[in-house]
Amino acid sequence: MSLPETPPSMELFAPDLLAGETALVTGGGTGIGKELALAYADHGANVAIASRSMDHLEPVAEAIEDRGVEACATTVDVRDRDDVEAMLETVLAEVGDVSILVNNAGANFLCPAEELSANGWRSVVGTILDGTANCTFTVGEHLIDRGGGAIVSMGATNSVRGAPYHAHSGAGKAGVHNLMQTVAAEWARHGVRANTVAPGVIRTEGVMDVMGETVAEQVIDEDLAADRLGTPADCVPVTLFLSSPAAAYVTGAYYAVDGGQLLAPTPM
Ligand SMILES: CCCCCCCCC/C=C/C(=O)SCCNC(=O)CCNC(=O)[C@H](O)C(C)(C)COP(=O)(O)OP(=O)(O)OC[C@H]1O[C@@H](n2cnc3c(N)ncnc32)[C@H](O)[C@@H]1OP(=O)(O)O
Ligand SMILES: NC(=O)C1=CN([C@@H]2O[C@H](COP(=O)(O)OP(=O)(O)OC[C@H]3O[C@@H](n4cnc5c(N)ncnc54)[C@H](OP(=O)(O)O)[C@@H]3O)[C@@H](O)[C@H]2O)C=CC1
Repeated sequence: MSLPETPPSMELFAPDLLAGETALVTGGGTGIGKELALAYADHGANVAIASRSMDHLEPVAEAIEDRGVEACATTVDVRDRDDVEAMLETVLAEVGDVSILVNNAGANFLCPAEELSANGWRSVVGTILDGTANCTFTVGEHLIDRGGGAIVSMGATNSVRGAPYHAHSGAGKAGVHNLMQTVAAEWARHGVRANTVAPGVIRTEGVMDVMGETVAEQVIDEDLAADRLGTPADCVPVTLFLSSPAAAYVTGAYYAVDGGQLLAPTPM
């Protein structure tokens, strides 16, 4: 038997949990980021989404507005600090005061460590770690100026116990967790909290392109107590919680959403 599905967040949290907040979700047009962006809107927050391609951002922005809140979709390459600063200017001009940052933009491919080119390493570590740092420092300064806010970064379980065939992703995600702990320590005095959510293996188009169905089946059989892959919906409740006043005393924490992937395999 598999672990059950996560219920829709509207069955778990008050509809006005985040009323009056504005969330900025990088990579908010696809996969986990899209699910999070729609959930923030469901719970009353205005939502800005940003990534390189407007093609998938626009329909999500329309779906956000359909929920009765304000939306902003803007392009950004998180690897470029100037671009990130321009993104924040656009978001502040279009939907106002950002109070929640979700560092969700990510990249990965499977490749043996000894075959990884310098540019391959840079493109993934640049997106995951430089991108998270660029957004955290840029938006963080705004959060400090406004007197508080919440940052949630998507880590990954691959940062905890080594990452065969994704050395770049594992190292980058380990850096993300450490960065969240550092800014959590520095910025608590400004009312800013920073936490990491570490998905295990979540069925999104992005990860299935990386992994394929055959490897997915192997992962379920050998690696997952839950006996199923995760879904983007599984990542929603803990992220909403960390963004909300319910987590007022939670900072620098690391929450795996992994169906038990990090547990030792059962011997029988
Ligand atoms: C086991 C259990 C699993 C389990 C798996 C579980 C995973 C959990 C952890 C995390 C999961 C995720 O993040 S899932 C999210 C996945 N989503 C995405 O990746 C979406 C975004 N992806 C991208 O934008 C692209 O795929 C990516 C390559 C990363 C960046 O694109 P860019 O346009 O910036 O870069 P490109 O010019 O295409 O490529 C840059 C360099 O990378 C190299 N490169 C690109 N793909 C390559 C590949 N498959 N193998 C080798 N090298 C590759 C190119 O050759 C270039 O190097 P040179 O030739 O030397 O110039
Ligand atoms: N799915 C999984 O199993 C796991 C996912 N994660 C993490 O969760 C997050 C979401 O993953 P998932 O939904 O599967 O991934 P997706 O591939 O669906 O999404 C990645 C998103 O990041 C955006 N993005 C990629 N590169 C950049 C860039 N340079 N600048 C701005 N935006 C960028 C993409 O948009 P665009 O192409 O428009 O730029 C896309 O919307 C990522 O951080 C990922 O590492 C962690 C562990 C497991």
